[in-house]
Amino acid sequence: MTASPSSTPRQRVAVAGASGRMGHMLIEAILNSSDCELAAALDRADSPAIGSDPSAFLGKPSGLKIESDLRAALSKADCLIDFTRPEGTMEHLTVAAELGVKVVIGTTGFSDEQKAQIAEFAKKTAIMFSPNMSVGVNVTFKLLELAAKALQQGGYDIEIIEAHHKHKVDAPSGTALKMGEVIAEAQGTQLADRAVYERFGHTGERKADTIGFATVRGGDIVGDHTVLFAGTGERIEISHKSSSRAGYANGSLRAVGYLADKKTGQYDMYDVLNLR
Ligand SMILES: NC(=O)C1=CN([C@@H]2O[C@H](COP(=O)(O)OP(=O)(O)OC[C@H]3O[C@@H](n4cnc5c(N)ncnc54)[C@H](OP(=O)(O)O)[C@@H]3O)[C@@H](O)[C@H]2O)C=CC1
Ligand SMILES: O=C(O)C1=N[C@H](C(=O)O)C[C@H](O)C1
Repeated sequence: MTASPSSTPRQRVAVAGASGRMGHMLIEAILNSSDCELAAALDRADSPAIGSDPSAFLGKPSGLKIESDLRAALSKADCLIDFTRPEGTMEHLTVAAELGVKVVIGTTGFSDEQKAQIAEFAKKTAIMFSPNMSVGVNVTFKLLELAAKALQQGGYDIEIIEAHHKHKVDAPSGTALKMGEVIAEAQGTQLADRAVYERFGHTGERKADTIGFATVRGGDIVGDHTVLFAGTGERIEISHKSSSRAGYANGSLRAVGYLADKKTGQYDMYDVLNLR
């Protein structure tokens, strides 16, 4: 029996931050995918990578060159995957929205104002925005919803502990913050009213109903997240640990496929994985 052709046309994908840690993972995943093709690879104008082949690091040249001309790169693409920094993503979104190019945003560390601007851009083009593209982490969000509801009345203290590599520039991680939001929302509250991001010196006793965050940075830790529900005489820990960035890249490509027939709107991985 011959395989039926996919109903979604092959997506032409541009990658921003092409020589970054995620840029490399994404380029490898795209080159191994039959659902999309690498249309363009972007880096900053002053990057030493400009002009080099984006897949040279794999020993498999793609024939493309890493470029810095955003408009030229996006005009060759259906979708941009962006794992850079908030200021870069906002700049990329301006042009993508104007050209109607869809955007998968993996970058973390946005301000509330930037998040509001992303929602505005989603009125002009389709945007996937998630601090963690891995299937496992998104299933973990769902488990946290359940635990937060079931444990709401039991006096359980909630602490979120995350660990990442020494190069990470934002803290707490976007995933840890999202975990806090998921828990607070499941309990009918707002994270902003409950979050404790720092403790030092004579802090006094822990305040009931707060959600504490602890950040670890070191070596090459890919990404660990644990949520602790500490009760009296027992504690529950819900953990996810990434040992490779491949899960983030594979999730991003599923997101590209999900956006393929969308013109506008803001989505997250719950939409892709049918978890809402
Ligand atoms: N949603 C998810 O599933 C995941 C999200 N992330 C997030 O993705 C982002 C990138 O992570 P990672 O790949 O480890 O980071 P890297 O620092 O390895 O790569 C970032 C890339 O973006 C480029 N860049 C930096 N600033 C700008 C800018 N202003 N404009 C354009 N390009 C820029 C860098 O170029 P240069 O080297 O020249 O500065 C580099 O190529 C982070 O925010 C991280 O938290 C990471 C993993 C998973
Ligand atoms: O910077 C990283 O590496 C990661 N960043 C994301 C985050 O801030 O949550 C996702 C993942 O944990 C890896």
